[in-house]
Amino acid sequence: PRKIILDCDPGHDDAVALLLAHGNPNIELLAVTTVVGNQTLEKVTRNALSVGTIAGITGVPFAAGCDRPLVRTIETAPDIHGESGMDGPAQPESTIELDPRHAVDLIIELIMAHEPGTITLVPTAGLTNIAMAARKEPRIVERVKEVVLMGGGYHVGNWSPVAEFNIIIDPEAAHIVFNAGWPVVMVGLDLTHQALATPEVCAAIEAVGTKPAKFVMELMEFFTKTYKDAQGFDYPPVHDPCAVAYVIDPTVMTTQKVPVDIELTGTLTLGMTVADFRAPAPADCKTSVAVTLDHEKFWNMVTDALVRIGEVD
Ligand SMILES: Nc1ccc([C@@H]2N[C@H](CO)[C@@H](O)[C@H]2O)cc1
Ligand SMILES: [Ca+2]
Repeated sequence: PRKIILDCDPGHDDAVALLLAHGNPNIELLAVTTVVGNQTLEKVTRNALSVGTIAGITGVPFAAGCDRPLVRTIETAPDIHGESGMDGPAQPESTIELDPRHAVDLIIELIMAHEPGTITLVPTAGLTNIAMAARKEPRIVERVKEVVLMGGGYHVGNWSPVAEFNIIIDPEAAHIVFNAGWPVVMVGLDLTHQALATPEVCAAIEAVGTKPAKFVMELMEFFTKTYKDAQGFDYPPVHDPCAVAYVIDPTVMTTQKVPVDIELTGTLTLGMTVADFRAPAPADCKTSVAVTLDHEKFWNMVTDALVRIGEVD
């Protein structure tokens, strides 16, 4: 199985990413770390522990990380995720104790303790924790197998006309991560806007018939409403599990090697993930972007993970 660290800000779609990572046998979830993003660090951490409890996750450390971006002020997304960051379903009290270590230290510790090239970082939030880890312990860069992140967009933005939320809330952190030298697979909005929770998808999830599946249903009901009101989507794109799906089976999407860098000074373009398609990518290009999703295969992975999780009591 692929060993991953999921760095997230639950978040309705982060919750689905966590359930997919936990339920799929190809993934060994080494740790779940949280970072400020969709909501404050305190709220997204509480949400992560709730999802872990609902999923019946045991023996996996959950650690909280940075509570603000490296340079800029906090910007959350209550219009989409609500005041709690995971509005919709009732939230159980968590039975998982938060690990006392800072997420940045846990990320470094795990990478330095495992064989080089065996751990994949899967950030589905702002990149503050990942950037801090690379700065505190630069040796993790050559030891990480790859960074498969949900973020950015080569032709699509959501928080601005050309920038995606996870990147623009901490563009300096994103610049560090995209330029560190490790392989980066950018699963951006171009891809994740294909991962729509349509009524057929929701029916397949409901058909699983378990409490965790009901939880996902309730998340999707709320997500559908806010995505309609806030962004005019008929069905909500479930962004974050796309990054996990790529680690599970890279054939679930097509990717293209292309240089990508982050705009840090643009008036209209701050936080843009600028992809240079003008010429064939240089041989040493470390970045690639996700292009086309096999949504049948993707959604089957999600329902399969829920079936494998089964009932949790
Ligand atoms: N409008 C909006 C804002 C933030 C997000 C979160 N950021 C990423 C998509 O931009 C995902 O990780 C998701 O959790 C989704 C929609
Ligand atoms: Ca997220």
